[in-house]
Amino acid sequence: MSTLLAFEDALQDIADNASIRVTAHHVPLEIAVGRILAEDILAQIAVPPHDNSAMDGYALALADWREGKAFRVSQRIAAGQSPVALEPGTCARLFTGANIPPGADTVIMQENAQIIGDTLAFNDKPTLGSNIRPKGQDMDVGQTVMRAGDTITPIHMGLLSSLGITEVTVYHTLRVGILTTGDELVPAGKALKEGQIYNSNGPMLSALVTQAGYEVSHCLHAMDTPEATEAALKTLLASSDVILSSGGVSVGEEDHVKGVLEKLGTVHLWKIAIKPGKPLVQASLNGTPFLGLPGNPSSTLVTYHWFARLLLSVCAGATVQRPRAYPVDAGFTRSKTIQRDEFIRVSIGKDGLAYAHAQQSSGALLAACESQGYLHIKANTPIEYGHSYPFYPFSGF
Ligand SMILES: Nc1nc2c(c(=O)[nH]1)N[C@H]1C(S)=C(S)[C@@H](COP(=O)(O)OP(=O)(O)OC[C@H]3O[C@@H](n4cnc5c(N)ncnc54)[C@H](O)[C@@H]3O)O[C@H]1N2
Ligand code: MOO
Repeated sequence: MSTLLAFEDALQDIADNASIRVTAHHVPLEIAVGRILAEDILAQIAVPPHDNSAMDGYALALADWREGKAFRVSQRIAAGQSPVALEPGTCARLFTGANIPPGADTVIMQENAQIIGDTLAFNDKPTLGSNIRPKGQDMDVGQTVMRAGDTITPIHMGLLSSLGITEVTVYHTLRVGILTTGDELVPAGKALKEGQIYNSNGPMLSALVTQAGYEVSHCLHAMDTPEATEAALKTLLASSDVILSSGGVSVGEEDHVKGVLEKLGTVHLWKIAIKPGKPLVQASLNGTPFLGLPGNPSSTLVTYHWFARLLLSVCAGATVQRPRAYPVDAGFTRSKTIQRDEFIRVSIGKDGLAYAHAQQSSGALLAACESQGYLHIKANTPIEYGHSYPFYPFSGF
């Protein structure tokens, strides 16, 4: 057990052993959603560019207002029109989004105006600046609104468009090669022979990588021989910026991944003090980062979430964001402790407490589907009913 790397050290080491593997290019904004920015974005214009009205109503100079005073409407300003200076002592009819005319400093919504013949009175004393959205309220000229490493979301598409931006510099999409290993595995669609099981990690890893915004270069499968493993890795090396694998990283003589990595490159770390997911391996193959995830499907999932996601972020040029933890009280007790950090698949009950799924085997995947996230129990820590532990919802990964 003493040879296992502590969880937090593993996170740090995996990030430290990785670097950006992609170059940048310019793309039209309309195809940039989901891409990772390679430049800071500074606002070149103020948004909004002028003081404008937040309401349909009337603009006036507050100094002109007196109770019962009748105001003549001296101009009409729709959104998009350019107003002239406000004639002193009058008001301007204007609409939401219309620019405030020079000389006006206050807008009164039309519901608060009394029409008296062809003039208007505003009986409640207005407040200076009311209903005016000042120039630069949203963004000021020179303000940094996004940073290199940020992922462009649909909200950013709106933000960047509001600045008039039509092109951005982003990183090329990271190409991730996926290798599954194991003589017993067959793809869904084929009949199972005795001793065989279906390959679930290949489709799961492909989907995780795709959902994270990366491209799966190839998803290959290798039988449990060093030759097949080496041949598959060489194919992936030719087409991938990063390689992930599942299975074959433990200690049995059918586990060939680590041996092949030692032959083709440099192994940085192997075996982490976590459950599930212990025999994780990180390597470099001629500079290409490689992460070997354990084959048990829930071990694959946990190690993808914590370590592959981190590695892929660094390699893709994205700012690394640790998943957010929420303190949640346990709805169960477990006095037995283990010498590894544990990621227990839990759901949050109506009482707000975390309940462990009855099936915590690293081979079981339905338990993860029926759970909402992980309760992180540090090594050598008992679980006590009502005590708080960090909860990481799956949606945060
Ligand atoms: N003597 C020891 N045996 C094992 C140890 C150990 O420390 N000493 N560690 C155990 C732990 S913990 C794990 S996790 C597994 C990891 O083993 P591998 O990464 O070498 O994975 P495999 O042996 O290839 O497979 C494990 C398990 O997962 C199934 N599997 C593999 N790939 C897939 C796939 N693509 N889709 C679905 N299921 C898959 C495979 O059939 C095995 O049942 O090692 C323990 N052993
Ligand atoms: O670490 Mo293994 O993933 O416990 O089954």
